[in-house]
Amino acid sequence: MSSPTHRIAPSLLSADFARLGDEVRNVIEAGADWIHFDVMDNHYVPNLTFGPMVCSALKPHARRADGTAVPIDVHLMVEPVDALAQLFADAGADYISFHPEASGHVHRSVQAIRARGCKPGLVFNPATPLDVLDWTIDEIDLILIMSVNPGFGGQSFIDSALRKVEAARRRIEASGRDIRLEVDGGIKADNIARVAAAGADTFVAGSAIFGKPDYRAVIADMRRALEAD
Ligand SMILES: O=C(CO)[C@@H](O)[C@H](O)COP(=O)(O)O
Ligand SMILES: [Fe+2]
Repeated sequence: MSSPTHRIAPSLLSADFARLGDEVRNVIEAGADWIHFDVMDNHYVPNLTFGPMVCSALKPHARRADGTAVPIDVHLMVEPVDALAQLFADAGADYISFHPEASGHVHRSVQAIRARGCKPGLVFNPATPLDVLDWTIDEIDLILIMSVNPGFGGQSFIDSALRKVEAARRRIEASGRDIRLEVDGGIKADNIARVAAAGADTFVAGSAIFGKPDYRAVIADMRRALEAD
């Protein structure tokens, strides 16, 4: 049964970069819950996207028709982490997640994000173990499991991510904390239910949504698949 806590977070990586403000508004009108903002530095990953100035320019567009704000979910694929995390906090990010191997001081980076008023998250690549959660789970609001190797949209879902989602869900239950469990990479209407069944509650989708002309239809298909779960 679909939970009202499910969130669909379209990734702007696959949006039309020439019309980003329109794309944010259109995908919110089509039913997006969050906006996923992939920051790539051509160092931690071999690709380059957008910085904090683009985030602050888009912030006023991240609103529903009734005026409520839609959370901006910043996924930092950058090394080092801290300076850019602070700039994104100032640019209006709501969630800021980073890859623990890209920070020399993971706990300090997490605390610095919270001190700026944002919700901190940790991101795990397909071959990165969850061990750092032993020492950080009480400090974070989001765990992001990568189901592709980071750097590009449009890749195929890596099935072993499902086992990692299950393991992350067990850790969240054991912590007793309210932590969102997000999955990113290769999610489509035809596999989203499996990801939810493994324990995820938040679903990033880039090419599946922005690659189709009718964003509303894709998001509706995803919600139907979650309801059938
Ligand atoms: O972080 C990343 C890629 O590094 C993602 O957020 C992708 O943008 C997801 O794109 P699709 O796999 O859904 O096309
Ligand atoms: Fe992402």
